[in-house]
Amino acid sequence: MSARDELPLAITEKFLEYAADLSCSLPSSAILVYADVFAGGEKLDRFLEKTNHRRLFLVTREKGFQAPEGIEIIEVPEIKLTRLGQIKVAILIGVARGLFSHQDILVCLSGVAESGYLDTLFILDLDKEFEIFALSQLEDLKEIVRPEVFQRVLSLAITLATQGREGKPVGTCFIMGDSDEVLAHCEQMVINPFRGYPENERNILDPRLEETIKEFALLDGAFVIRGDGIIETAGAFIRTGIVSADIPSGLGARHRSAAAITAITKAVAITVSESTGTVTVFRDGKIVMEIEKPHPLGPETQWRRAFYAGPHAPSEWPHKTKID
Ligand SMILES: Nc1ncnc2c1ncn2[C@@H]1O[C@H](COP(=O)(O)OP(=O)(O)OP(=O)(O)O)[C@@H](O)[C@H]1O
Repeated sequence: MSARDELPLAITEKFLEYAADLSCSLPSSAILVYADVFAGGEKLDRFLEKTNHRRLFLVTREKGFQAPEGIEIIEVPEIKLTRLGQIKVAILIGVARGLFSHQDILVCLSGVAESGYLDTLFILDLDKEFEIFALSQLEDLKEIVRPEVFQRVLSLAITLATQGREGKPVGTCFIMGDSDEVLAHCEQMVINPFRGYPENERNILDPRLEETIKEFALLDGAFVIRGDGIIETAGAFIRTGIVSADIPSGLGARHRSAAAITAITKAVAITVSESTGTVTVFRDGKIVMEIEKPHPLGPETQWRRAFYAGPHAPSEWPHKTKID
């Protein structure tokens, strides 16, 4: 192997050493490493030996990923997201599972899946990043919604946002937890498609329901889901007219109603915007986090493509250097 081939590995080692040093000098810190960068895992083991940190978490899209002993895994949906998107989802799931709190400072290492090396380091002070990460709103969520239910719904929402349905964008809303209170503020827009089914046939954790949920996401209205994953209804209209909450301005009816229902109940809501593909998490009437849909080519690249289109278009497009 040439010195040039070795360079990314040397950089990765330095990144991990630096992350470990840095996090030791920070109060309440944890390290997040996007593990899918290391295909096969053997290089990962080699690096982890050098990073003996007590709060190191591996983020992966791989189901059943075998973690080295004593290391916690955060499984994110099997969807291509930007580096920041990947980290945001991992943080949301981590907070819902009670692994992090808003007081944590996270040292996050990321890169391109299976590239074999890390290329990005983010330092996120969750308390200061309050506008994006209003995470304290989620800290008691475990008591209302099972973490695996939250994780499952987030994954479905991101899948719907990025893939749509039969080539068309889909918008929907999932409201989880405190479902009796939520239902008291809802009326059906269509007949409840889950009515009459026994509970063991309508739990969102059941992978066989995935296609059904994606299909019912086309209905107007929202899904109402119990904290243990039982789907109470789909196609529910939230009567926001009766709510006098401090709702963020500039939101459409779907997003306003999601914010409103979380302001008057203990529920958490996840919306998928049909118009933008953004996934938004609401709690206590506030936006906790927004995850933007990744674009195959960033807007800047699309502009350049349009600009360069024609006989003199370069064969190597500039997006090769774009960091997403
Ligand atoms: N109060 C409500 N309860 C449940 N669903 C609602 C409610 N109001 C609107 N919706 C749903 O949201 C859909 C989109 O409405 P609207 O475009 O005003 O919302 P939006 O927040 O801009 O959402 P999007 O970004 O998906 O367009 C409606 O067709 C309806 O299915």
